Amino acid sequence: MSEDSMLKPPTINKLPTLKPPAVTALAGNSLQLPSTAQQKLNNSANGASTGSATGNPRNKCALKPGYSLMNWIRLCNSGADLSGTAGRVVPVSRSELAKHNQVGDAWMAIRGKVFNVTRYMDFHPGGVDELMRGVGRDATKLFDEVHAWVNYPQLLGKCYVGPLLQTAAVKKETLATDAELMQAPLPPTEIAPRFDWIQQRSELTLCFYTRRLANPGLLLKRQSACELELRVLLAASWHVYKFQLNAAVDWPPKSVRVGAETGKVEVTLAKQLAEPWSKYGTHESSKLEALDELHEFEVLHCAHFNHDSFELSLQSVQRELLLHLPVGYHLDIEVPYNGELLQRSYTPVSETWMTAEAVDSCLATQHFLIKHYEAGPVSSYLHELKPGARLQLSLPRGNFRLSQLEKHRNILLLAAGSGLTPILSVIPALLKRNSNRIERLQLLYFNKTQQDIWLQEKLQALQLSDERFTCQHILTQEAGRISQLLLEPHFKQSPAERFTFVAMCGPTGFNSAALDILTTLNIKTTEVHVFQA
Ligand code: HEM
Repeated sequence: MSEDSMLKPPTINKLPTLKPPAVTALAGNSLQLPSTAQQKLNNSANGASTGSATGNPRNKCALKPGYSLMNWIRLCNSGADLSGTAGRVVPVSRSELAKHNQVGDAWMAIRGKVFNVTRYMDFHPGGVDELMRGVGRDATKLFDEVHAWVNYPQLLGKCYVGPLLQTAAVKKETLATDAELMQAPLPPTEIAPRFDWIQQRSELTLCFYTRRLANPGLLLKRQSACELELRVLLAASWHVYKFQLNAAVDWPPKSVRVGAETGKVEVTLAKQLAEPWSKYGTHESSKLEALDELHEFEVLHCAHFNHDSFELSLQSVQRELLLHLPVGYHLDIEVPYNGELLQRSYTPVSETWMTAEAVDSCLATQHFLIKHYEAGPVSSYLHELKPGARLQLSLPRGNFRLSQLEKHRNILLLAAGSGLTPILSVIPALLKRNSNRIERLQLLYFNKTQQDIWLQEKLQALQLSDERFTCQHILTQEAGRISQLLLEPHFKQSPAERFTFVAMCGPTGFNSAALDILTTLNIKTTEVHVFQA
């Protein structure tokens, strides 16, 4: 599973010396060790309690020696017949499924696919009894209720028995699309995050589980040492949690983790007094749609990085607000102009794309790469800003769905000029993706002249460090505008290598020309995402 983006907290207050909760990504495979099993053990050993939102104890079990995730991976790779079908795919009727409901013979259906979980029983971090609740039946709903983020297709890949046969009416469709089903994107049904908490003597972790590839955003605001507002952004909805904590915690948090792929959000706070809490405190939750709020930021850094473009780092005033944008989302920056207020959308970039070495990187800081248009009032205003100047920023906005790209392994990216910024946020998320690993990610980057190219060296370095990524520069002054001649060869490869998804960002004329060409090349609109520059 991809490493969650580990986001550094601001560095103002003294940083506690304790390590953040460990999430271990195993080298050479994509499975992630449950991040809290060890904590659970530690906590029981300490006499500290953990609990769920409903007050029920968490059900994660200590696994028997020899039944770790690593052991399971070894077993999967050993060639053992875990499905019990000797590698054959066998369609399963519901009545057949119901017969396999014993610990020693356990099948389970999830999203139309039947898995033989008999050998997985002792490896299940939730324990045998919990897993047994789902055997002999379609356990999709139960599975999602408990842990929608768990990457079961990967964990149980070797346990696949076959498709679950539906009733006569839907049978044909199910069978016809079974190959696709294995990779079908998750339905865009909306879900509310599930809240849970865990603790160690000296720290408290607030966890929010959404769903795999949900690509959540996060806003965190400190009201006082015991009061915290936490909002999880899913698509366009904010799920708001107002916490009254049991006792005081330090600010900023020790760590904040947001997994675009796992859909898991974890905020770890240091307790001011290290002692076990009987409960985390209380919280009220609500849901808000389209929020038009603005938040005040101040300029940390503003400097040119090429002949007509500059980088800008903005930090939330007093670092009281931490913000994590979903991949591919943007913010509006508001500036005064002739007695009015103007807003322009910009996609923040991670600090790795910035040239300034002294730039402070934390969730309180947002970094931007901006092209200065002489006649553009917003970029001209921003361009003149000095450290300490204040600005208003909107909340994150966007309509990019990471799950839409789930089944695609060969993806073409088209960027023109400053349209590179949303593409920059997508590249690492895709390269880090572990389920249905990316095979080829190619960027065609259009600029007028050589000197207009942004981040040439950094893009080159990425290309060298990950062979799946390639960047081709196209200078429109020499090669002309985007054309069918340029794009067509990229869709001529063998079916296995052919690009099946295109994400693009550029000026309107560029986007519409590219869309026209893609239509001519028979690329469906569902296989294209256009970021509005
Ligand atoms: C549908 C029946 C199932 C039930 C009722 C169930 C229940 C549970 C429970 C209660 C936990 C502990 C959650 C916690 O408090 O952190 C858990 C963890 C886990 N289960 Fe299941 N489970 C089911 C099916 C599965 C299947 C089929 C898999 C295999 C892919 C699986 C993989 C896991 C993993 C990897 C964890 C650790 C998750 C984490 O730490 O985030 N479970 N399960």
